[in-house]
Amino acid sequence: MSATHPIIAITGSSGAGTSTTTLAFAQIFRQLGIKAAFVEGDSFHRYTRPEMDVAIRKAREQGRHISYFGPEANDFEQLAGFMQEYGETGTGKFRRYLHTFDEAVPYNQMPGTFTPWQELEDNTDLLFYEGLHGAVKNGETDVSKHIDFLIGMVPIVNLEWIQKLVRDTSERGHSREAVSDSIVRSMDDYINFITPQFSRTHINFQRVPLVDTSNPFSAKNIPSLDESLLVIRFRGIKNMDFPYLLSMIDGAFMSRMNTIVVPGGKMGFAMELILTPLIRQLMATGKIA
Ligand SMILES: Nc1ncnc2c1ncn2[C@@H]1O[C@H](COP(=O)(O)OP(=O)(O)OP(=O)(O)O)[C@@H](O)[C@H]1O
Ligand SMILES: O=C(CO)[C@H](O)[C@H](O)COP(=O)(O)O
Repeated sequence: MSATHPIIAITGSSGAGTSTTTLAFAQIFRQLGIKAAFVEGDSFHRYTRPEMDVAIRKAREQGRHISYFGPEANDFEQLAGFMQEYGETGTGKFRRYLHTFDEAVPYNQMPGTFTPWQELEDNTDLLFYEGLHGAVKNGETDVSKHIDFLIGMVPIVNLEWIQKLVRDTSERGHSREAVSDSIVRSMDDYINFITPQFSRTHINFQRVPLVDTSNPFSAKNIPSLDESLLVIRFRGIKNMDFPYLLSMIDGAFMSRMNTIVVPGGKMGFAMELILTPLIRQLMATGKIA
């Protein structure tokens, strides 16, 4: 935790929408005049795509599974060390995992490889992490304790799978079978390392579709925002002004004492209304609670 160099993390499974939501944060940072360092969780994968293919095959031969959700394929210690360093000094090294040709070509590299490690820009006001493991814990390693504001992006699982399937087949060049296989292979790590994080977050945003997603593996497109509701759950944040939110967001209602539901189409507006004062408070006091 750091008042001088605060860290915000948005955490979600693969396909949850953390990259998409980063745009909303970038907009808030611009409005508040905050210079943020942006880091993607995929930087901390251990393997390139070809190396991961080999690791998956080897694990399978040994009757085991390895997935992008677990510690075998991600360096949690390095991620925790990176967070600690930024919190203490505002510095740190990052790299990018290039998923697509569009991302890779400017670096003259292949998809599924990493850019070289590089230093974060100097004099940033905060660090923004988006990825799989912003609130992960494994034994002695605890990434969550270094984060000042933790947010979960968690569509219900059928929607998450549809988002992953559509994105991975249309943008990342994977077959439907390969994506289904990776979902099956990731299930143990999903339960052990991904879902527990959402009990450590300050806010979870859970998109719930209002259209039939019973067979996510046959879906051709992603239910739209207007075809969904957004369930927003708060933990440990004092003085959240729910009456204000209800008066500002048309169609919003409370489903529990700490939970507000808003129409999906209001997602961006709701995020801006909720997050802007909290980020302002984080910058002023180093805390949001
Ligand atoms: N609120 C939303 N409404 C409609 N589509 C969405 C929404 N959020 C995400 N998507 C779509 O879902 C897919 C996955 O989103 P995104 O790439 O942001 O996920 P991610 O969490 O960054 O995944 P990964 O960690 O695997 O990169 C994308 O095609 C994106 O356009
Ligand atoms: O998004 C992911 C995890 O967050 C991907 O599953 C992981 O980064 C591997 O990517 P690719 O399938 O493009 O090699």
